[in-house]
Amino acid sequence: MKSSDYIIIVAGGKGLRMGSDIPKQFLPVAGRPVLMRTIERFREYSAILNIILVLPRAQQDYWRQLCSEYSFDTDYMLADGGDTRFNSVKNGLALVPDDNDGVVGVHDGVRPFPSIEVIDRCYNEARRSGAAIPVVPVVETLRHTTGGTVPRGDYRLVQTPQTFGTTLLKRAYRQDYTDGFTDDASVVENLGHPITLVDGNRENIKITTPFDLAVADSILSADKNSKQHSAGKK
Ligand SMILES: Nc1ccn([C@@H]2O[C@H](COP(=O)(O)OP(=O)(O)OP(=O)(O)O)[C@@H](O)[C@H]2O)c(=O)n1
Ligand SMILES: C[C@](O)(CO)[C@H](O)COP(=O)(O)O
Repeated sequence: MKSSDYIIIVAGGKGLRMGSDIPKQFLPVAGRPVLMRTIERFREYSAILNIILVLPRAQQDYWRQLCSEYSFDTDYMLADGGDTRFNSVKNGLALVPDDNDGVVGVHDGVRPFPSIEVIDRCYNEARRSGAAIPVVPVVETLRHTTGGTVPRGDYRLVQTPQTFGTTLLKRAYRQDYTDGFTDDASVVENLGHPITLVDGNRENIKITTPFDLAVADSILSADKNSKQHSAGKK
């Protein structure tokens, strides 16, 4: 049995909440398309990680054009997007060999800033317990729409990459789709397998609206300023 790790980067969505003519995964963050930044973060994590990119077939020529324009030469495999996130993940998962024994992660193409430490934590925990997801605490009061607040300490905001043993994830994605499957952990948990929560990082935002794009730009310029500041101190 082969033991290789994979990351499935899903970018098959419509980006309706962004409301842009260009699909949001291709919009620039500090001058470079979001999706390239996301893929590069995983390559920075590991030179041997198998990267599977899931993109709608209709966008693949445009993506290739962008890759040549930005001299993007990271290696990856390509799968076609599906009509739901669930189906996009399923299409990516089909490229992972059935007899693989390693960990498979699933990550949103529009989350360019998972920290290297968080990625590493997710893969290590999945190797131990079979299923790990990064989460961050809720920092505001949570109110139920019908009235009353709920104890926010009981809740976490869920991020990606979500990581699993290959056999478990493949078995989970053989289930029929239901509306409750909003992430990969919900699909796996439906089999009865427990999910381990690990600390995520706050900058690991999902770029969903134009506001998030502005936040992403600020995250990168803050990062650049702090690097310049540290270099100046040496
Ligand atoms: N059929 C789909 C739907 C979503 N995704 C991916 O799942 C991630 C999270 O989805 P979301 O942010 O909701 O993206 P969209 O579905 O594109 O956005 P919207 O709901 O605003 O249309 C994104 O990287 C998106 O590309 C996917 O691969 N295939
Ligand atoms: C997978 C996810 O990013 C975890 O927070 C989220 O559930 C995706 O939700 P969306 O409605 O498809 O953006």
